[in-house]
Amino acid sequence: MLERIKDSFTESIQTKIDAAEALPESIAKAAEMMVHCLLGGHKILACGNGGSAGDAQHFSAELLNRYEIERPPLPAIALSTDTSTITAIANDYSYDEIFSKQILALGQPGDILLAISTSGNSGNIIKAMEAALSRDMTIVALTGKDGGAMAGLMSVGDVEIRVPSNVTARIQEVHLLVIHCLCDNIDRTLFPQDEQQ
Ligand SMILES: O=C(CO)[C@@H](O)[C@H](O)[C@H](O)[C@H](O)COP(=O)(O)O
Ligand SMILES: [Zn+2]
Repeated sequence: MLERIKDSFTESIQTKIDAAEALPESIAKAAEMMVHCLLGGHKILACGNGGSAGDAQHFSAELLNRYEIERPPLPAIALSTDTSTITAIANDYSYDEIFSKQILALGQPGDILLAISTSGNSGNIIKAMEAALSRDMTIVALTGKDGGAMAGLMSVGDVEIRVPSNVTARIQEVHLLVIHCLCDNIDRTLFPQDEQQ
């Protein structure tokens, strides 16, 4: 078991090294989109399943509260948190609609959907992207593997950040790092005077 644990660390580190080569441009582009969105008075909606639901909530918490520097709260909503809404939609309609119906209610043109899926194939995330597009929102997709069906839904103006790995856990570990890079970029761009803190 000790070897297995060491292997997990080595694999995670290697995936991050590979991602450091592959992802900086798309992360910077996504951060620029988010800054533009927030400066325009718009908001970011985030969704994912399982560990990625946790990632969506982690992202919204960093924006609503703070990341590293003192700054005003920023508008973000994780769509995985309201169990009454989620269970009602899943019970009355389908699990695939738990995020899309919230997006149809809350999404406005200029908002961003942060869609998180390691496979790129989760049905409720695909429907969430379709709902966002119908509301003239833009999409930042965190994916892995071959990007799945999500990759086929990206249009000009959207950004896919695809982790170069086929292992769900390793992809999730990089997604969290990407989220922290996005928060860091947003803070440093919107509040440059606080950079030295
Ligand atoms: O955290 C993990 C695995 O590490 C799981 O909870 C995982 O997130 C769930 O199986 C998800 O349903 C996987 O969905 P996706 O990443 O393929 O969209
Ligand atoms: Zn997990």
